[in-house]
Amino acid sequence: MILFIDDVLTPAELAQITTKLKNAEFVDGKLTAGWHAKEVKNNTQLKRDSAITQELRSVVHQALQRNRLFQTAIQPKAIRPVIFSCYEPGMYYGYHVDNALMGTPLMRSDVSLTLFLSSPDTYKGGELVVETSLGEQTFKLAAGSAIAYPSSTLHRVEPVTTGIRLAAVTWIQSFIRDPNEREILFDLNTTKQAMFEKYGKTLEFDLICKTHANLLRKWVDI
Ligand SMILES: O=C(O)CCC(=O)C(=O)O
Ligand SMILES: [Fe+2]
Repeated sequence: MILFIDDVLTPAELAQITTKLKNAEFVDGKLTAGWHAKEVKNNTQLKRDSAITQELRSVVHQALQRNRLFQTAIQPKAIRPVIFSCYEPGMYYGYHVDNALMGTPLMRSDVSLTLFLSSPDTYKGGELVVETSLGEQTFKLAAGSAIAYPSSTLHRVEPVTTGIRLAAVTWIQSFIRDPNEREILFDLNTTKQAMFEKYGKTLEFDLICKTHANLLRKWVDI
């Protein structure tokens, strides 16, 4: 499932991040790419452990933590520290698959997430292109909104031709490893909430709760 999460950041958080990024020190993006992704990665990113990086990271992490759609659809077990990336004209990230295992302690990447930080009308190019069973899908979201897509896909970032594309990217290990099972649980959870709001705590609601809880018990990866 490819999921759009609108308004992950408040306008104030977005302004805080983009203002700080203006004067921050960026380094070659190849530093954090797998050996084959390095071949096609041409961007810069915020220095990994600087004070600004820590500060801005915590803004994004808190925003993800409080986001109900992110929590219910993705069921995060672990989230990699966010990377802030910058694409200036001529920069791009060619087709690659993200590393399956990342960080110390190792975590599995189930879901990749891009949080767009630049308004789409301020740069040309820079679309995120994801290869899906329906063909290539192209995304360029509003600043402050995010897309979550399976880490198992081939994807790329189109060359930026004018302006600057700022983004925050991260990877999530889900409590539900299988994307189909994750989607079933998400749908059941959504139905459960909607039924409760519409009809209250009926017998049907209880049965949906039971099914949801029991499938979660069956599929959870802890
Ligand atoms: O910036 C993006 O939208 C995706 C970047 C990416 O694919 C990566 O960092 O692995
Ligand atoms: Fe990637």
